Amino acid sequence: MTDLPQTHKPKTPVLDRVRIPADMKGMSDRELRQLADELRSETISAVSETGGHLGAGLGVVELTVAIHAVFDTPRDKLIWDVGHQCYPHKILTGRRDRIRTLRTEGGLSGFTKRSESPYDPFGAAHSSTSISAALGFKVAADLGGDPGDAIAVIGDGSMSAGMAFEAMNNAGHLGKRLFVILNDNEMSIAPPVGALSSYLSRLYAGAPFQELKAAAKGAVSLLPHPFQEGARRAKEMLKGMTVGGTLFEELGFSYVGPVDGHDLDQLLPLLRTVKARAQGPMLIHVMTKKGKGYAPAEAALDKGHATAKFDVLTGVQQKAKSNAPSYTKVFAQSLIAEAARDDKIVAVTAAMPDGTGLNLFAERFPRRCFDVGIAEQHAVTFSAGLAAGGLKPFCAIYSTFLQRGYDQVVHDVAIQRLPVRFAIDRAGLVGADGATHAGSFDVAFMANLPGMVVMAAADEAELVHMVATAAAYDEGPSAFRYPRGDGVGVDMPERGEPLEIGRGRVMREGGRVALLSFGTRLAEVMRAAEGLSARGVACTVADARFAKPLDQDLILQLARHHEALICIEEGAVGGFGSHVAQLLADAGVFDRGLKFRSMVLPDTFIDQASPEAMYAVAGMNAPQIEAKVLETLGIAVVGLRA
Ligand SMILES: Cc1ncc(C[n+]2csc(CCOP(=O)(O)OP(=O)(O)O)c2C)c(N)n1
Ligand SMILES: CC(=O)[C@@H](O)[C@H](O)COP(=O)(O)O
Ligand SMILES: [Mg+2]
Repeated sequence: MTDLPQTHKPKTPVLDRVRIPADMKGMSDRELRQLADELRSETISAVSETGGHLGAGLGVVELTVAIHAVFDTPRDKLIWDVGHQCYPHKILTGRRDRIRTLRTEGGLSGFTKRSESPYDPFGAAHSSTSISAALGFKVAADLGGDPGDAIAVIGDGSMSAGMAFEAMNNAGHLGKRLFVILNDNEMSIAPPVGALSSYLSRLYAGAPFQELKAAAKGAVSLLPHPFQEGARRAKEMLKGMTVGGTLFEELGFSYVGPVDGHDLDQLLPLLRTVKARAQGPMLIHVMTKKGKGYAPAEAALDKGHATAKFDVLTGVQQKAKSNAPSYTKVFAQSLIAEAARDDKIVAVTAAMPDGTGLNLFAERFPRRCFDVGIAEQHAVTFSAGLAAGGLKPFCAIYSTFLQRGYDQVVHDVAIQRLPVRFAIDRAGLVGADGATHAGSFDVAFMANLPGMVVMAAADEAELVHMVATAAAYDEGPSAFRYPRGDGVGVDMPERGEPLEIGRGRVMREGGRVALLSFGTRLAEVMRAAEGLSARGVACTVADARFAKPLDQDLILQLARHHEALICIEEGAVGGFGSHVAQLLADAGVFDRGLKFRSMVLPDTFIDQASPEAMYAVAGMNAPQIEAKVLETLGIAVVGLRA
């Protein structure tokens, strides 16, 4: 443990007795209530040191205690959807001693991860996968695989995604015993949107758990035998819950709820009862508060969804100061500027208005901005429809989440040559969220599509021009990518100027080696070029700007007039460098002896660390680029460290 001021170190006598959930088994309900309080304090204390996802975890403290107290994890498979709420779970499942390493290099992941613990039976970080995975476990158990119950805990935001309904559809049909706990905090990262969200609110409003009334048939079959201390209470509660006629019941689930997810006097007997009696799939509707129990989180607009390190007493976060604007903000402001001139421009986000900067766009153009909820596939096809209908949609999605909408990109956008503009944020390595959130693959999966224009901004000024380029380009689909975090501090243009499609630019000229950068590694490439020229190796540096269409003239010129050509990009193999290699091979340039290397992300999933450290692992910082050039030329590499 680190040296926190005494005030930040909660006293945790009951929690201190729990190393793994088995240690909770003999505890009374009163002790479990105290355990929950201590777990909440410990979570706040840990996240104040590490930063990370706070609000969702605070909202499920009681639920975490109740599930582990009642079920037999890890034999029973507890699957947290997204996994951003799993810190209290990690504390109770043998990882308390490392909880203050969350999201740091070599530390605990910020999400559930199979390699980390048997209590994480299924890894996550992208939403809405839990019901499918839980159903898979259950079917495997029934067919002689790993035994145990399967419990999916899924938030109201994640429940709106197609995958969740695909899983419910299948689970309702199979009829297997399966627990889906709907953790309804009436929040996504932003306030939730859509008809499902309204439906859940109506369910809640229709049967407030404070007024337990109206016995219902479906619940009666679940009622317990005389069942120790909680049985009477469970019976009362189940009698009063809304059952019959809910959407979930129509899909083949028994429905119980809504129940107060912060009241262990309700949760414990309810879970004990359903564990003893449930037969088929069951949806347990639990109402919680995001950020529960920590005033600064409860008061935050995102209910404390994610935080930097903070002072526990004041809630004040330690945010790094920067002189440059974030890429996200530059994108949003540029799009607003374009949209002010062109009323056909509209914007689409899949539940990430703040993360993509489209909250700013929505403030300015509320009728032209669409938050479709966690529904990337729909976001893409909806954008395709908008384009087919004559609008100019900018579909802003993080690189990693666009993966979920790939068939829609191919089938609905690219094949129909519809001018959807993909604004691909969080391109490249993102840091603390780790491998699940790395934007590694978009260049490879976008640039292989016929007719797709693919750009990468080298700095924030370039991003302004790429937004203008996408706005002006109406012949087919286009995409531009940019990273998480702040720009490099270059002078900003007054307004964006559309770039010539498929034209790169030369940044400096030198005779022996050509460095061809695609994206924001350009700054490192320029530094490497400085270092190389100090060693007497003169370099040309070019910024490709486009992975598709390639600037063939520029690339062939570079290849013909240099001894070596090195490509660098923040993406996996199969992207920009592969396209350049194909061009050079087709043009017969290799036959004439060009030394060619393509620096891409390594063929591994890189765990969380700072982005700089991750790029060092990837071998893409300036000294490593220098080393690559020297090796390529056959010059001994001395005195270079990542
Ligand atoms: C496929 C996908 N899209 C977007 C996200 C980003 N994201 C992470 S958590 C979250 C909100 C989830 O809301 P909910 O399931 O209600 O959980 P809560 O945070 O409210 O507990 C979003 C949009 C994601 N992880 N995965
Ligand atoms: C859990 C999740 O998917 C998001 O909360 C994500 O961590 C946000 O990432 P940014 O901080 O880059 O917006
Ligand atoms: Mg929610």
